[in-house]
Amino acid sequence: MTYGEKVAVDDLSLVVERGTITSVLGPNGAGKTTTLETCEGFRRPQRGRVRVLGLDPQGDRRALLPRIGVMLQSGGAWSGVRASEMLDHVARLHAHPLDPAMLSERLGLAECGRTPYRRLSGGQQQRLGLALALVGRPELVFVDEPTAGMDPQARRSTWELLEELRSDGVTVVLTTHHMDEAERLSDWVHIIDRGSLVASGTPSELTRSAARARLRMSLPALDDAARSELGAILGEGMEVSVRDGMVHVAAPADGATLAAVARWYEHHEVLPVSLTLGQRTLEDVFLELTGREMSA
Ligand SMILES: Nc1ncnc2c1ncn2[C@@H]1O[C@H](COP(=O)(O)OP(=O)(O)OP(=O)(O)O)[C@@H](O)[C@H]1O
Repeated sequence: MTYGEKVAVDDLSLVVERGTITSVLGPNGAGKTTTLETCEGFRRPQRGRVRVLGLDPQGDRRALLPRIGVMLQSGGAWSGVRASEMLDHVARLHAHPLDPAMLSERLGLAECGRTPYRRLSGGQQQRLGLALALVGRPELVFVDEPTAGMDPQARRSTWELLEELRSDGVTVVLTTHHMDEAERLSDWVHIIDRGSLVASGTPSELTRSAARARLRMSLPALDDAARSELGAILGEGMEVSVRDGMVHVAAPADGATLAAVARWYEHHEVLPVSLTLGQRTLEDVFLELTGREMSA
């Protein structure tokens, strides 16, 4: 897929199993939205082949549309329409819709049903977007950053809803910038970067695939000499960042590394504020593969 000269998605091959929650992850500009929009039939690929529920999203659009739900990253409703009117309207477009009142209740939209779309908070607009995607009882739902802007409680109830959909046999394809969300929800994860697939697997396969565990520590300060000695111990995989007035260090490590780090503490008379050694998170895997942190 290209936009003029810009190649957005190139040589990307991925399959989503029915009845799963599958996450498509990637840094900003990786090509996630372009990929989803191509599957949804909004964009025509210049090359390659896309099949969704066995159908061509462009050629078989009329047959496909009633069977899929799409939650857009933003928008999807007229600015002056009330939330409940919009949901009722979309429900009427479908042959066997869910009960809009039940869905509103479930997604915490009941109390803002009479509020015009433009006055809804970001989180309420997200929840309405999700309701609009689900009201037609889709077999497959595409959700682009479903919980962006939601408070923790709304996030949790959205996760529960997506898990229930999966239990009912619905296939969910989502993009997210929240690694905890991907790790908690996904049966399968595809990581893409610069328009190509860089890794695929279950969250536990991806996080366990490295032979070494991950060491993380936070220190009040790190002078140049101590830092270069630490770099020699931890090697090229060492990542250093400064947040909230603390120096955070992370690196692949094993028992020998841990022992060397303990000697380094002793030698430099530093005591870490925290030190952990554990399995990598999906965030670590993501960083290693793309060289970039997930940013919202
Ligand atoms: N309409 C467009 N015209 C030109 N370039 C575009 C257009 N839409 C996307 N792009 C470019 O294509 C690339 C992929 O964009 P895309 O939106 O698919 O990425 P993404 O992974 O969804 O990013 P994000 O996480 O920021 O939403 C980016 O470099 C982007 O700048």
